[in-house]
Amino acid sequence: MAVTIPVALTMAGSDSGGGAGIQADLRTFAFHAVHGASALTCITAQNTQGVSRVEALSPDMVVAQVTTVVEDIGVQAAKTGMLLNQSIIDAIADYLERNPLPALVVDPVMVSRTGAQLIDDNAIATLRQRLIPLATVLTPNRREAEILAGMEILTLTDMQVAAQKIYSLGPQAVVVKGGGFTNELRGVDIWFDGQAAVLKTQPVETRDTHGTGCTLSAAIAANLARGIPTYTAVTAAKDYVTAALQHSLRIGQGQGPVGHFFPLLDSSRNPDDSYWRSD
Ligand SMILES: Nc1ncnc2c1ncn2[C@@H]1O[C@H](COP(=O)(O)OP(=O)(O)OP(=O)(O)O)[C@@H](O)[C@H]1O
Ligand SMILES: Cc1ncc(COP(=O)(O)O)c(N)n1
Repeated sequence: MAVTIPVALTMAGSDSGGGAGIQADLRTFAFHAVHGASALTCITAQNTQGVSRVEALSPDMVVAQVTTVVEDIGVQAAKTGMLLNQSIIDAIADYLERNPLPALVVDPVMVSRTGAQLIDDNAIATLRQRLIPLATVLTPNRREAEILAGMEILTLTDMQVAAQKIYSLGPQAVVVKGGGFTNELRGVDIWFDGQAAVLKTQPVETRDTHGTGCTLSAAIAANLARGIPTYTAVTAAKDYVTAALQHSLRIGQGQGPVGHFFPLLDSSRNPDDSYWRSD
């Protein structure tokens, strides 16, 4: 029997190593029982150690993917990830201004955890001016928040001040993420939508954190597509990232990805059990 489920769209880049980008987003949507559609912005040659090459798709092709999905399937929520250059951001902003979507999570991907710059310098201004004001939720990491707020972030108070400054750029809510800290702020995020809240989890001791940011924003989009109110969509998404981090995958020589499908990793499950049998 066919079922009707919510649909979420990711506009993001491909990570050939499978840990971040579109690959992380689609696995996250699937975990949340949300159908995932995708508009690819660029292809990265990437592994757990870094990005060796990037090629962009044309802005027209990016928008063609979005238009084709929205016209037929429809989407309840979307997210943006790695957008790479100014002309792709302009094209997406043009589309979204003419065709607003019910909910939009903007992950302002600029710098990866491994330190690679993932976006052209002149694209940052366009992201700030055109896309960020359209966001239901904006999810900068520590370095991205420093760029957007124009300040150094060293303390919890700095995170709160930065969140407030970034909120003034026009998103409905901001989550400044603390995964980039190596001290007690690791895993502490700040929510700001006019009111501030500290979102805390137990820090997970692992070097395998590739794709945490993509996973958080995709999980927020999936929860919004399911009709969950924004603050709860964020806190539930954070719980999912924490569980996925607790089951992160030790693959590759660098930072392995989080374990998106962690219930399937449970050692009590095997091909003979109910997950795999239809009887
Ligand atoms: N070691 C950790 N323990 C607990 N939570 C973590 C840890 N690392 C990251 N997080 C959480 O994961 C989410 C993503 O944050 P992070 O700062 O890692 O984003 P990011 O830098 O954009 O990620 P990415 O590595 O994909 O670029 C946040 O909720 C953050 O608090
Ligand atoms: C295609 C793509 N999109 C996003 C990221 C950021 O994720 P991370 O900071 O975990 O490398 C990435 N590395 N690659």
